[in-house]
Amino acid sequence: MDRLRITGGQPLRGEAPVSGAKNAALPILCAALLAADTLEIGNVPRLHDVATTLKLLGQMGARCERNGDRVSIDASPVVTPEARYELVRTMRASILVLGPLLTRFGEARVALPGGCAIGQRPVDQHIKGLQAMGAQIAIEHGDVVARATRLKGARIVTDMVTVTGTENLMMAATLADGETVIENAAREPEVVDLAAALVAMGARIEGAGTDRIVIRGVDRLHGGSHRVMADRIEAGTFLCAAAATRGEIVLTGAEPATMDATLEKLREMGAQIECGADTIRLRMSRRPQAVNLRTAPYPGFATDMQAQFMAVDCVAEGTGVITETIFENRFMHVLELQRLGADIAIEGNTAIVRGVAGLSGAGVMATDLRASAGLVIAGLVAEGETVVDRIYHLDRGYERMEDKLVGLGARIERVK
Ligand SMILES: CC(=O)N[C@H]1[C@@H](OP(=O)(O)OP(=O)(O)OC[C@H]2O[C@@H](n3ccc(=O)[nH]c3=O)[C@H](O)[C@@H]2O)O[C@H](CO)[C@@H](O)[C@@H]1O
Ligand SMILES: C=C(OP(=O)(O)O)C(=O)O
Repeated sequence: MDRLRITGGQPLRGEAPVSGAKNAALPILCAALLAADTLEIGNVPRLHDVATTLKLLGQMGARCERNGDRVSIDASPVVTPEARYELVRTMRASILVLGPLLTRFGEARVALPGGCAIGQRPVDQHIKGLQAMGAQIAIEHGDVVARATRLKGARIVTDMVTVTGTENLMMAATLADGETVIENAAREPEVVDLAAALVAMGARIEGAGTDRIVIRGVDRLHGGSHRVMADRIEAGTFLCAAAATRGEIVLTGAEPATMDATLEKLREMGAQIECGADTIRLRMSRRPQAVNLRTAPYPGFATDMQAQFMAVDCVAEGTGVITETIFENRFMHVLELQRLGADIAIEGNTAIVRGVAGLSGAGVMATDLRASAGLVIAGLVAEGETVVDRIYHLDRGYERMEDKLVGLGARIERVK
């Protein structure tokens, strides 16, 4: 099993490119199932989750080809509207095939993804929304089994803001009979990016980026092309690493307009930040100031940035109070950060982080994707050597993370 060996203490300096967004690429790859035609997708990051999705689509019969950062998917030969547990269990986003398969083929069988390290993550809202559109749904042998001759447009109000739930229902509605309105929709930029890809395929969608999305169903979608947006979470992770190590970096190919909450918190920490249309320069010339934060749906502070900011708070001046409101078990990194000398107390869904003057390197275990990123940041500031184990979590969502960090002057290597 691969590990990352980090020798801390080096301020990050230089320039790094931002990759395409995992959380936009995955639903867009699944959207290819909606047409008996070819979808060309650019800026697709090389991630384990992308490979898993392509494998999943391939198992159904789709022809998937990768050429550099471009992926083309021809879903005309899809014959098996089915996603099996062996792949689904490794990636929760697999549930995103449910809406497209059901609306195009009138049937789908998708394994229930089950719980994961950060929480239970049920998919009841996906199911409830599809039922409102007329689908018959049953759970059989661990699979969601769905049928509908043709889905019908409906008004759907989700109980909470759900990102993949909004995406699944939006995709299902593109081929439904009539108009679907999704109220309490997720406003995440990745939802907007998916909507743009669907519109390029002939879908009629308005309101993506607001909490009310209106989709007018069409008879069929066609092929098209779309470039995946920049990964705001990857970009935020590198900015946190630069802030923690008191460095100066420039990110290229970024979309700062999608990163207000992250950039605001970094400024509050004392970072100087300058944004261009697609660049972000961050300079941190002193010890970061601890910040309080509370995760929330977009445009609030992203739960996917919580662990990384906690790592910075660990070495900041003062005390930061971090409240996680989205997932019930997303503090798995705390015990590992404590192994590096962090001073953190947990009370329910709140972590109280008292900044310490320095961390000291140790062996730590990655438990989920962003927890791993937080541990890498902590390792980059810790004195001595930190070895992060189980980095397969990291490979799910970061493209060449260690190469990019080496390019910024970090002392980090992958150990097989
Ligand atoms: C592939 C992808 O885009 N993943 C992102 C997506 O995950 P994902 O879409 O799975 O997360 P959701 O937005 O759906 O989850 C938000 C909350 O709603 C709950 N919930 C959700 C659906 C449902 O049917 N029932 C239910 O109870 C979840 O357990 C969670 O407590 O949004 C999360 C929240 O920004 C991010 O952390 C993930 O990186
Ligand atoms: C939780 C995440 O991803 P996923 O929803 O794919 O598990 C994440 O990207 O931080």
